[in-house]
Amino acid sequence: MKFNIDMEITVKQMMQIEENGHQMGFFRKLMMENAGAITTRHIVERYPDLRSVKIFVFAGLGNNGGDAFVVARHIAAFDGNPTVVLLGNPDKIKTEEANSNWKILEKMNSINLIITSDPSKIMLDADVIVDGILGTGIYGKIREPYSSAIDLINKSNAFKLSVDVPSGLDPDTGIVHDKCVKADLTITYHKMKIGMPKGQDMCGTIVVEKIGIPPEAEIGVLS
Ligand SMILES: NC(=O)C1=CN([C@@H]2O[C@H](COP(=O)(O)OP(=O)(O)OC[C@H]3O[C@@H](n4cnc5c(N)ncnc54)[C@H](O)[C@@H]3O)[C@@H](O)[C@H]2O)[C@@H](O)CC1
Ligand SMILES: [K+]
Repeated sequence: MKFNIDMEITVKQMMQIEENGHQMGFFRKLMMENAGAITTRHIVERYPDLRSVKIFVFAGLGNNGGDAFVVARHIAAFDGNPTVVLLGNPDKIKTEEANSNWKILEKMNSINLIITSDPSKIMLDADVIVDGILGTGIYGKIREPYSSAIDLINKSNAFKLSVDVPSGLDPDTGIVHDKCVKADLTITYHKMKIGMPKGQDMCGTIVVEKIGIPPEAEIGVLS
């Protein structure tokens, strides 16, 4: 069987592949773990001593935020002390896998947690910002508090790493309908999303990372 390794895919195809992988027993939670782990490696490559780096991790209530929670935990495992900014009420975290990763953070003294619906008040003295606000689940105009968080992030001179997709970019078209995090580096998972190369000015450098999804999960979707 042949698999096309260079293919760019749509959000719909990615969701089908994710669902097929999950049904095979490679659960979403495992995908999330691998996504967060590999993303952290890119931070460690640039900043080998995380003890002296001020890292802010912005997280929305979906699975893009779930990936960001995993990044924060891995940063702590590399001796960093990240601040996680949860944009909304923890009771409103949308999925079991994201929620279980949030619950771990609540037990970690090495991580500072900020829960807010008004991020404009945050003193953002960051060296590195991890953008896990919105990923492939984006639709429509950016609503609060995500909108203010994107404005705040874009005012910062920190190195900005976007999780999967810069928050605000439509991964199918590469178009920014409203506003978007302007990233230096975007780590996207499994395969390039079809719109991202067109939105490269927002994505910065794009790196595609595999997160362990079996190629067989693509059967019926890409082959
Ligand atoms: N597809 C995959 O195989 C994997 C996906 N993962 C992550 O999951 C992400 C997708 O997660 P979700 O589907 O939960 O989606 P998101 O986390 O992108 O968005 C979640 C929620 O944001 C809200 N939202 C959407 N548009 C908005 C807007 N314009 N303003 C304000 N709020 C808005 C909606 O309520 C939506 O449910 C990916 O980008 C990736 O980071 C990873 O966990 C690894 C595996
Ligand atoms: K993002």
